[in-house]
Amino acid sequence: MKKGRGRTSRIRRRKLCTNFQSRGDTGRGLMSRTSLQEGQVIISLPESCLLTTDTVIRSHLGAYIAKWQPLPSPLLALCTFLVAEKHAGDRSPWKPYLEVLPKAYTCPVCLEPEVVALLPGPLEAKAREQRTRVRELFTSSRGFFSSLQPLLSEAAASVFSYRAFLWAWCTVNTRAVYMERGRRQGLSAEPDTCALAPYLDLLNHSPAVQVKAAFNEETRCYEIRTGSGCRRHEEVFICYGPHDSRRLLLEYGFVPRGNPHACVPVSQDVLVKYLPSTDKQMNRKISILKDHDFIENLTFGWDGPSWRLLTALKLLCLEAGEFPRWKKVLLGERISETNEKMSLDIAQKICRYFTEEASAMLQKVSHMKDKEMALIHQLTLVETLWTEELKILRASAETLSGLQAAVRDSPTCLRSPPLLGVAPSAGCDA
Ligand SMILES: C[S@@+](CC[C@H](N)C(=O)[O-])C[C@H]1O[C@@H](n2cnc3c(N)ncnc32)[C@H](O)[C@@H]1O
Repeated sequence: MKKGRGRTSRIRRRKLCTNFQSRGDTGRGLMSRTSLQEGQVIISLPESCLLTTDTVIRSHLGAYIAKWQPLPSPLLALCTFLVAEKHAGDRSPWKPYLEVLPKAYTCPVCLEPEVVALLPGPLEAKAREQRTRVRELFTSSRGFFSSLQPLLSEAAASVFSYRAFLWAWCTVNTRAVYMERGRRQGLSAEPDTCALAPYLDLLNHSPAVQVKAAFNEETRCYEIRTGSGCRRHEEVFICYGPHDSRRLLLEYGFVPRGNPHACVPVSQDVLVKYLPSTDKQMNRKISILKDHDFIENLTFGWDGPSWRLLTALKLLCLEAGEFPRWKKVLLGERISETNEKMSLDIAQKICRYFTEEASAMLQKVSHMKDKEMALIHQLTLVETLWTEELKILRASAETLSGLQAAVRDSPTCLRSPPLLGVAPSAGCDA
């Protein structure tokens, strides 16, 4: 029997495939055939291979774009080009590239509404906003699509269906490289920063690697250099940015496991819910936090509650007599043992609330997975997100218990947290 053809390997392949799809991945990436040294160019793609708005303007679409009012945005031009070229089939010089692009995407904009409803609240809201934005762009572009009828062999409305447009939008949003360019004639003034880079866009993301990616004006190639090196026959990764997992799901449609930048954000509503409702200075405290940019990016991470979250809580927990010293709290000074204890207790309560929420959502997802087989991949993606968040919350609860014990056991020898301006060691609110 040939290697890789047997039942065991079929099962292994299926498992691998399910595993990838559950995280939102296609299972494809690039492997290095040689070992790569730090600083070495991984890929150098000539300008002629890039698909930019210049490609669109130079194409048969150019004349139609030039005529259309209001001017199409760079994003709309790229999406329109992708749909039109896909429709052109064999006649398109981009056919080999279009054929290897994913047929479907797992960004929240493509998820079924009942799956979106299972996302953490703030992410669900962003997913809905994203969907509305894409829908509006599609609806407001219908006239422009109709103007392209002379180029099409079928009715414009069926070529430029919402489904086709959504596919193109996700292609650009999950695969384009960042390439800042000046305004192009015939296009609106919105930033023109996306370029599709065939082959190069097969590189997957790892938060652990460092790369330099930019268009080299001398060689006129888009180049990616590795900052970390890579061993022979290993997958080559690039870093899409130090993004937390909610952002990776929203923008790229996948949830990595063990993402060091993953975190669970705490909103103002949740903060306030756990504070004494009798505090007369609460509104003033919230305004101080807002004025000093301390109301956003408060998170639980793998290392515990972020320094910003604890600082915000310490300020919110100041007793009436301590309140005039609020500036010292923002500078990282310790005000009192009671204040330390109360803020840690509230952080622990919030952490417990999130933990219960994550566990309940995981149960809900699991029940839905039993009932809705057709949604299994989408549901598994959401399940991965909640599972990762649950792990973070459990790690945070443990750190918090340690801090609470330290306050209890040796109240006076607590180390002060770092001064304001010193970056915390982890979490996405650095
Ligand atoms: C630029 S493409 C990378 C190549 C892609 N895997 C493919 O098959 O074409 C970006 C997409 O790859 C997937 N991806 C990238 N890095 C990933 C990772 N670490 N884990 C899971 N999926 C990943 C996501 O679906 C993302 O939207």
